[in-house]
Amino acid sequence: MGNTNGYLPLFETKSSGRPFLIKLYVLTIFVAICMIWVYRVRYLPVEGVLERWAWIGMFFAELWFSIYWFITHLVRWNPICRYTFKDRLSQRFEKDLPGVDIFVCTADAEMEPPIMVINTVLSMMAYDYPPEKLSVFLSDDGVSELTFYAMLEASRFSKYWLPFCKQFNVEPRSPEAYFHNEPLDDHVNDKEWLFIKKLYGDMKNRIEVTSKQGQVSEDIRKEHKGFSEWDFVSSRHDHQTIVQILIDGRDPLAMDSEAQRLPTLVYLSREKRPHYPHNFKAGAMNALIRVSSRISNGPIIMNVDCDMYSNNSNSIRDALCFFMDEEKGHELGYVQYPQSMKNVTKNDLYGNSMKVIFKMEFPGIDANGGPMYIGTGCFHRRVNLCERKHCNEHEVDSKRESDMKIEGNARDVEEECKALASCAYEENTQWGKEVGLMYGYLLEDGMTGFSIRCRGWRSVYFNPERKAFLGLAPTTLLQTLVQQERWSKGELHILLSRRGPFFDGYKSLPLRLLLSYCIYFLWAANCFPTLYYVVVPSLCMLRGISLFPKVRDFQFCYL
Ligand SMILES: O=c1ccn([C@@H]2O[C@H](COP(=O)(O)OP(=O)(O)O[C@H]3O[C@H](CO)[C@@H](O)[C@H](O)[C@H]3O)[C@@H](O)[C@H]2O)c(=O)[nH]1
Ligand SMILES: [Mn+2]
Repeated sequence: MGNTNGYLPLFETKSSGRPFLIKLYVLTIFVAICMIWVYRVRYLPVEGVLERWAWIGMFFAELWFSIYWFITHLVRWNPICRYTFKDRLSQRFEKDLPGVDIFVCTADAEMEPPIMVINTVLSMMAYDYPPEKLSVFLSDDGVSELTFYAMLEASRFSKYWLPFCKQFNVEPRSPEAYFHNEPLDDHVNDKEWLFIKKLYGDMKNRIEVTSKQGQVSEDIRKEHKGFSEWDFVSSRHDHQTIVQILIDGRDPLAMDSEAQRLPTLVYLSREKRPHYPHNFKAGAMNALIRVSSRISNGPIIMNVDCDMYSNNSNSIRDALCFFMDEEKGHELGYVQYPQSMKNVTKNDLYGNSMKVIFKMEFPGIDANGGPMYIGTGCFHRRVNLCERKHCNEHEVDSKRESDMKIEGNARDVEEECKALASCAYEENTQWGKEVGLMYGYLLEDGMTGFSIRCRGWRSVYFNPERKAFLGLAPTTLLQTLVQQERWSKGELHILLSRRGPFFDGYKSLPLRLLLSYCIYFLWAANCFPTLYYVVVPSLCMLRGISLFPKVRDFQFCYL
């Protein structure tokens, strides 16, 4: 699909349009909706105050549902699909690939077991990407020495796991998921496979035993001086910054078992003090942005929740096909992947797989202008998080955005990073307002993404055939309700906030895109007409008031 200059794009976009019959079906529903409106207006009861008001209420509820239905179909009408050309990326830019910094967030060693966290970390370290350009940072808001110990184990295991993945083209690159999927019978004679499986099994066992004990034994503590930091930790809400560079990618001695370089691996637990707000995940992300700028300063940042491992080792290269495309890449702020879940049951009782959102709505929103940032599985340009301004005169060019040369030995760098992740660092600065992820919102990611879009950056949704990430959905009704409540309140908060669509948004974003986002912004508000529709007709029925048409009432259609 080259243009007249013979230029071959790094990605292409195709309409995955809806079949004609479905469009026809949608149109028939539209006609039915119009008929309901006509019915409500025509048959407005003339007698009985109660009857009249109940009827008017029904009219408004139906009006609301119709508008919501309209917006939903505005989004679903013409979805698009993206395809990348990674071979072209390699041909043109293999030597100029940008540094990529990956952030993994964890907050609680009990709810998010260290073995799960390091599986995510290992899957990120094993991306098909030059290791000297890859850095993985774990932010631990739970300041758990168990998680630190697991990271230490992971840093050692990675020396065997990474070459193994590359040699045998392993997928997925989370060892737990890989060994779970691979039947032992297929590998009984494969010495190397059995060796790595045993290595992983032993490590898992050590980590789980230590986690069960609830603390790290004295023998293990002697293995790394980093454990001494925990002597000064009063509680998870009151402690100094802990930064440990577990693998220094610049160090020529940091090699895997095949004498190849390793990616940088860093453990961070930012400072927390009771009288400073910690701003949850947004605070953790901002500390990561600053610390990583001192350690590796990759122009591309990717972040995931700790329960979401990489299921596709090509995701970085896929994302770069968008960022580095010469024609369209410069205006792109972030590439969002879907949040696919690994643990949904067959019947998916609570609708946690979010199939409709990621299969139907996001491809449609992408067609209407680009998806929102959903907080995980997203690649950002560092500049859009640090300055968040996009101006055409200074177009960003990833391949020339040279990585800052990081000087100093690892211990000195760690000391400097401590100040960057301290509570006081953000005082009297624009962090959380104009810079980094925004504070004060239940959905810090949604608000930050919206604000990035308002500043002129574009976004892309990419859903490759092999899922890029697999995460864990809530498993109980209560957990699901808590999550849904937070999301719906958070979306409403964005809608009404001073940085939301009514104030900043309508000036900077096209109406079609704003309406598309409204599917989620109005999610919570849907509860009022729904409650009305559920409660009032039933109460009216008890009083013999009928609010729905009888079959013969549809005669009006023929009049
Ligand atoms: O103080 C905190 C609280 C949470 N987290 C991490 O943030 C992530 C998401 O938190 P979680 O409690 O798991 O929320 P979910 O509802 O599962 O998260 C979804 O919704 C969030 C927005 O509310 C997004 O940020 C997430 O990416 C998205 O997966 C997890 O990795 C946590 O470890 C922190 O690092 N620090
Ligand atoms: Mn979660």
